[in-house]
Order: sequence, then C-alpha cells, then structure tokens
Amino acid sequence: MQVLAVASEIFPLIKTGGLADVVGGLPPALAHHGVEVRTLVPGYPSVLRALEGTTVVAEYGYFFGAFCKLLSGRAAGLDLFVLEAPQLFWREGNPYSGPDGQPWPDNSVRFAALAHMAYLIARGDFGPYVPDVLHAHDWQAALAPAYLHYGGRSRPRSVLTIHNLAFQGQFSRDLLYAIGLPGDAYSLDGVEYYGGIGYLKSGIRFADRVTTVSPRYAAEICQPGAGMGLDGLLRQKGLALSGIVNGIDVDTWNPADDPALAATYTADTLELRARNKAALEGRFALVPGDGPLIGLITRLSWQKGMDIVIEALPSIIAAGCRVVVLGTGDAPLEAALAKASAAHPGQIGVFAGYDENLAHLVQGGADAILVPSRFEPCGLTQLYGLRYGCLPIVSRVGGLFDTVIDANAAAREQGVATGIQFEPVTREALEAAIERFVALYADAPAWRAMQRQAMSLDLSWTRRAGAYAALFRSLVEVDSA
Ligand SMILES: Nc1ncnc2c1ncn2[C@@H]1O[C@H](COP(=O)(O)OP(=O)(O)O[C@H]2O[C@H](CO)[C@@H](O)[C@H](O)[C@H]2O)[C@@H](O)[C@H]1O
Repeated sequence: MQVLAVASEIFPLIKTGGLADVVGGLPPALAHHGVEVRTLVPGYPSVLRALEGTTVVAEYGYFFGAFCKLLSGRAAGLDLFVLEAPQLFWREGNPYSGPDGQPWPDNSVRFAALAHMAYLIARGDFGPYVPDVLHAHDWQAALAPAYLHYGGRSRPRSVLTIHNLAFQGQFSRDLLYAIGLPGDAYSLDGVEYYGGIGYLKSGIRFADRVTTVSPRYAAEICQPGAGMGLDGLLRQKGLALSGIVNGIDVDTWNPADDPALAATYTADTLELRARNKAALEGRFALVPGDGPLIGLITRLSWQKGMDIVIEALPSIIAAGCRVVVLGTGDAPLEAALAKASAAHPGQIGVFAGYDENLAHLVQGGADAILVPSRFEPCGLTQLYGLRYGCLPIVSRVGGLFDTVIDANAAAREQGVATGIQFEPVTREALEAAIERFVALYADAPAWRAMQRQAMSLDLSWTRRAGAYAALFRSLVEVDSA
C-alpha cells in the first residue's frame, strides 16, 4: 500500500517541535507493516541540501505566484517529494517566521501551494505513482483534502492528523481565488471559518478520517474550551475521529547507545546516570549534589504551563530540588527564567535556545522531566523521559494522561507506576506534585523500581504504526469491497 504524506517539518531535516519527530518517525515504522510512505515537504534550504538522487518530476513557470519544480529523491533514509519554489521556501531558519519572530506574511500562500501540490500528486498527475491514501499533517497540509473535494475527487481517501489544535491557519477570505478554491467553497459547510478561510477547519471538514495523537486529546477536543472553536465540527465527525498515541524513534532515543550522553546505560546500570547528572551540572553551572534534579525541555509558551513553573520555582528550590530548563519561545517567559536563575545561582540553570544534543543529556542526567502543560495532544518529552528513566511529572491532560501511570498506592503495589500526575494546572497542584516527587525520590529502591518499569515499556513507532496501518487499510478495503 502506498501513502503520500504531506507536512511542513520532518526530522532530521527541519524541526521546530514534535510534528517533525512524528513525520520522520512514521515512514520507517510503517514499512514494517507493509505501507510505503513518500512524504511531500517544502524545499527549505536544509531539505534541498540533504536531498540525494534527485530527479525533476515536473516544472511550473507559475505556481501560486512562483516558479517551482517538483523533485523526488531521498534524504536521511526517507523517500521524499520536495516542492522547490525558492520564492516561497528558500528562507533559512524557522520555517514559519522571519528573523523578527513574526509569521511570514505569505504563509497562507506558501502552505496552500504545498497542499495543492499534494493534491496534484494524489490525483495521479505524475503517474505511475498514485497513492492509495493521502495523509496530511496539521494546518500547513490541511487544505489537501479540500482540494480533493473541490476537484471532484473522492479518491484517494484522505486522513488528517492534528498535532496541535491551537495552530489553525486562519486567513483572509480575499485569498479564496488566489489559492485555487471555487467561490462556492466559501460557506459554513466549506472552508469558511469565523469570517475567513480556515485551513485546519477545511481539513477536518473534508478528510475521510481525522486522527489526533492520543485518545484522551481526541475526546477533549470535542468539548468547548479544548475544542478551540472546532469542537462542534469535531463532534460531527463521530467515529471518523480517533486518537493514536505517538511512538518514539527508539534508535535516536536510546540510552544504551546515545553519543550525546557522558555515560550510556541500561535499566541494569542505572548508577551510571550519575555521570550524566554531573555533566549536566557542569553544563548548567549548578552546585553539584545528590539531591533531586528536575529537567524541562520545552517551547516556552502558555500551552506548556511555563508561567506556573516560574511562579513555583522558589518552592521547588525550597523543597531541595535543582532545576534545568532547555527552552526557547515567548520573550517574557525567557526573561522571567533568566531572572529566576540569577536569583538562585547554582540551583536553577537555563539554556535559552534549541539544542538537540543537550535535550538528550537532560533526559539522561536529570531525575525527573517536568511537563506541566495546560493541554498536550500527546507530548514526546515524557516518552523520551520514560525511555531514559527520567521519570515524568505531568499534568493530567491529553497524551500525558494516556502515557504516564501515576505512582498512587495501587499502581505502586502492582509495579506499574511510571511517574507523577497532577491536576489542575495550578501553582498549588504543581507544588504538591513536587512534594510527592521529593518523597518518592528519597525512597531509592522504590524510585529505581519505577525507573526500571518505565524503561521496560515498548514506546516504539513500530508498535504504534500498526494503528495507522490498520486505519489506512480500513479506508482502502472499504473501496475495494
Ligand atoms: N529547546 C529545545 N531544544 C531541543 N529540543 C527541544 C527543545 N524544545 C523542544 N524540543 C524537542 O521538541 C519536541 C517537542 O515535542 P512535544 O511533542 O513535546 O511538543 P510540541 O508541542 O512541539 O508538539 C506537538 O506535536 C507533537 C507531535 O504529535 C505532540 O506530541 C505534542 O503534544 C504537540 O503539542 C521534542 O522532541 C523535544 O525534545
């Protein structure tokens, strides 16, 4: 079975967050289930530099206002289609925003072009390649099912995966013709969304199946609040909406063989983690010690609950913990963290930036990974934490709820506990969770047992990809029945 995926990020070529990990991790895992994936991505500089065995599939003098080529080739072991359109995508740095941190003003056109190219490939313009299923990720790709619909095509079937409902891609209605949609598409039952054009809304409306990245989040987004304006439409999808928990790349994230660590280790050699902890103390200029060390690896944003962490930092330090933060994002949160670090020298270390290797060292050296999100579709950092025996302290939402088993008395008795959950997302609840963490950590045999349990879980994409393969097959089998 052939699947055409389309997305704006793919690890290891271009990444701003978890979307890239998923888009890069799924294809090799789906191959084990007999599903061949080719992924269409924009021709960013980093993608074009990595592309090998390139062939030109098609060339357009004028495509969404730009000269463009559709390339095919391979990079980092992935089969790719690349939309090379220098006017739209030859921009270094963040794929969505300029050096001033503001979204590129032409994002509407850039990602409509991407989705439209996916549609052209999907409908068979570049045969013999014709996919059985089109799999679009997030708002940047979400117009593709709408193009299929307005192009009069019901095949191939389409799946939209929502990684984060907070990013919806809403643009002016004046763009309708410029992005190649007919006048009648602008209706409540079409692409219209609160007086504009909603890219994610269009994908939800027209995809045959909508998935999100955990069952709990799939249920949450059908409610007002977490539904962020789309809950009504999502409720209407009924059984066509489901949640599939993300896997992780267990080769890239493997404590037994991780070049970013000072010392590699397994569940049987957990004492070696101490060397990573020492390396982490060095990197973050912390006072060395045996006391509990909490790590955070995150976008600094409201979603991730960072304002609450900042409020709670004095009590977290007073409880005897040290904290390292690896994060980038909202300037006021970055400033507040720098201030907290200056107020608690040697206790709070902050690296305001993006550093993939340092993320691995945090997972390999910290005792716990804190993920206090207000909402979290799945979350990957807690999964990496489980794999590294860096036990997650998480809010009880979305994928965090689905993937961490709270260390309550019953769970500990049965030996299934893997972390700590708390609710609501408030300073008080977080502080109470930290108290529980400190007490659990002090009971070294119990802590070790939880670490071993966490590290024994199968979090691999190979396992999770089976659910996607089954979904794709169910769509194709309906057709051939
Ligand atoms: N400063 C930094 N330096 C280095 N690495 C950093 C970093 N900040 C973040 N990262 C990395 O970026 C990724 C973040 O992934 P998450 O899933 O936790 O959140 P994100 O909100 O980006 O993803 C969205 O999509 C994913 C994928 O579906 C969902 O899991 C999630 O809930 C949803 O919000 C991880 O690989 C993490 O290690």
